[in-house]
Amino acid sequence: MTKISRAFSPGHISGYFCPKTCKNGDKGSIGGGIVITEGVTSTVSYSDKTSVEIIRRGRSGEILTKIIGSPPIEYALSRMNVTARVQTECRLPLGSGFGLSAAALLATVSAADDCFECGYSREKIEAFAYEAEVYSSSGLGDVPACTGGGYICRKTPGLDGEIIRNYDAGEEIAAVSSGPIPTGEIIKNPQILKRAKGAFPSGCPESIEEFFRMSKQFAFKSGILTKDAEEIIRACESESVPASMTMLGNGVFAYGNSAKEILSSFGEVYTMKISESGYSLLQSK
Ligand SMILES: Nc1ncnc2c1ncn2[C@@H]1O[C@H](COP(=O)(O)OP(=O)(O)OP(=O)(O)O)[C@@H](O)[C@H]1O
Ligand SMILES: CC(C)(CO)[C@@H](O)C(=O)[O-]
Repeated sequence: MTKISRAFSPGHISGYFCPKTCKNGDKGSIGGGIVITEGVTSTVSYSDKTSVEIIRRGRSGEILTKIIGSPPIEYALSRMNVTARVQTECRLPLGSGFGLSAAALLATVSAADDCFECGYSREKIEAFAYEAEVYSSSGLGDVPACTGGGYICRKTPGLDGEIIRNYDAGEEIAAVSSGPIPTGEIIKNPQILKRAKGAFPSGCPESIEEFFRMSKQFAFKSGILTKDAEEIIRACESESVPASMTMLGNGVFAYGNSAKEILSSFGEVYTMKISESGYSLLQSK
């Protein structure tokens, strides 16, 4: 009988970032963000030819989007030297700053390792996901972020970088998206990256409120802030709700149980919590 393996990874909302080269020469980044309970579930089974189906579901489980193909996933499977049928499922919009490419990679590589009984360590699974993410220019720091939970301060880049994880924030995270921003175009643009480096905050936040202040300041100073996001952030400010722009997506994320109501004036609101853990294998069927 064909083995079917499933794994889940949380997503990651980056609040501020700065590209940095890792000790081993790989591309990476430092920054601050929030690992979120919304993410990607990946189902993997053997196939003689690799195929990937990306499904985004609505609140009632209905299919909102179906996309065939995923270069980062296909790259990772080829590096694992396996061919598989992959289906990934998520609720949040793709390309909108929720770190879903990283989540999809960690979930898929973890499930493929189980499905094909490769016997890889977590470090090796993460290395495949990280290589695919950076090779595909779909992110820099999201894979290291999603190896654990919390709101985080990534002090040094890469999978062996120093990450401080805080879990002292139990209220809701609400987010609204006005559309995607192509991550690759931003992280390959020298002018934007130069401004991001100049806007990068020093130190690590002592509280979730300080994290949002640092992220909002970065969004304004880096020039990445969009008009849509600025309008929504101002509305949150007027109600003293911590908020900032999702990096990299044309959207806003905000903290606290009253945030959802304020964001609801600007579009569909996605609610989630800060994840207490990183990616994990689910019960195989
Ligand atoms: N849920 C998913 N399942 C499989 N592949 C995905 C998924 N989300 C993204 N990808 C792949 O990663 C590529 C880059 O995605 P992108 O980085 O734009 O999304 P994201 O990670 O949600 O956004 P961000 O990097 O701004 O947080 C997509 O073109 C797609 O090929
Ligand atoms: C570059 C980035 C903002 C894209 O989501 C993220 O990968 C990060 O924080 O490095």
